[in-house]
Amino acid sequence: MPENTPAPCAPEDVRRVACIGAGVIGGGWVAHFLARGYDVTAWDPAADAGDRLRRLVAAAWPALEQIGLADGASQDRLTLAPTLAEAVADADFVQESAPEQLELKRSLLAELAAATRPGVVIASSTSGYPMTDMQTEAENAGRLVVGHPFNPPYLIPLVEVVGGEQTDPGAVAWASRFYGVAGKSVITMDRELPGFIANRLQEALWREALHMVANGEATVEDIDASITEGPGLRWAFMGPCLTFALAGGEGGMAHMLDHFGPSLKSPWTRLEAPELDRALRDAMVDGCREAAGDRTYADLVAARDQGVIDVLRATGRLGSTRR
Ligand SMILES: NC(=O)C1=CN([C@@H]2O[C@H](COP(=O)(O)OP(=O)(O)OC[C@H]3O[C@@H](n4cnc5c(N)ncnc54)[C@H](O)[C@@H]3O)[C@@H](O)[C@H]2O)C=CC1
Ligand SMILES: C[N+](C)(C)CC(=O)CC(=O)[O-]
Repeated sequence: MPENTPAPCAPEDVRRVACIGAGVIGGGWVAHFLARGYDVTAWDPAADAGDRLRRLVAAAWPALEQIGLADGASQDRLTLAPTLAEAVADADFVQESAPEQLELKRSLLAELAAATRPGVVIASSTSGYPMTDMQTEAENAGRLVVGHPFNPPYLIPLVEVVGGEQTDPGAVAWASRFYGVAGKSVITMDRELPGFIANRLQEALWREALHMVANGEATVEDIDASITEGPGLRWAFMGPCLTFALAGGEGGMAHMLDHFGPSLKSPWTRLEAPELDRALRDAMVDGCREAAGDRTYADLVAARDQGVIDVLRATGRLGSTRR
């Protein structure tokens, strides 16, 4: 949104959302926006995208009914557009969720900025590219922001919002407000960080998990249990900083750092990224296959969705509906 071009509508007045790219995340966004009572237009170039998308939305719908649909919410309010231009023509907001390839994002965002009504904010779901690197080919790049979701976007509340060097701060503010209206928990960042905030944290954990599997120090199952039976239980409602402040007893974070700081410094600094070679890839794939056992992808999605709903309910955070 260039400084002098007002967005076509206020975040509260958005009626139609366009979702570009309808895979795991784009499809999850479609389910979220439909459940929140929006009209949604989706576009994806894959031949089987329509069937895949309708399957994904149908599989998500029982979970969405459980947490409460907005008035008028319906899977019938999804339209599959034959072209990108038709998908965005009437959109009040655009969420791009195409594959994580920088050149593809650059040209797609340029195409979207050209096809979308002036001032409409366009958000990318990228899980790591800075918007500065993605907006290089677009005219009207001021309305391009990152809106980074978490899988599945229809249940995990967080979205991280940040602009690039050419982004108008008004577009960042508009997107943050819109996501809030649409039922998301928003963290608005005032500068670009590789991996934003949550992925930067997840990447550190993931790096160590890959090291342990590569070195045969822990199995995939051990790693997953170490989180689900341990710190993961606390992290669902109290973040890593406050939980560690409690590790310092009544002395809080000050005692925790004075006590454990020196012994923690070595693990903070000793490890580098492991080589993701064929053997490590296969060990991760085989370990996950074993951990899944007889459960299909659909079984695991249903179990994950129910688990997230149970945690949200238990911690009093089941979202309220939009209208
Ligand atoms: N999978 C995840 O857990 C998360 C992914 N993301 C981000 O979301 C984006 C999408 O990732 P996924 O949904 O996982 O990928 P995916 O592979 O499941 O889906 C990508 C979809 O984009 C479509 N596509 C291919 N070329 C396209 C184009 N030129 N324009 C529009 N669509 C196109 C594909 O047909 C496919 O349906 C990426 O930027 C990724 O980093 C963000 C958060 C979590
Ligand atoms: C795997 N991933 C890096 C694409 C994951 C994310 O970006 C967020 C998430 O859902 O954890």
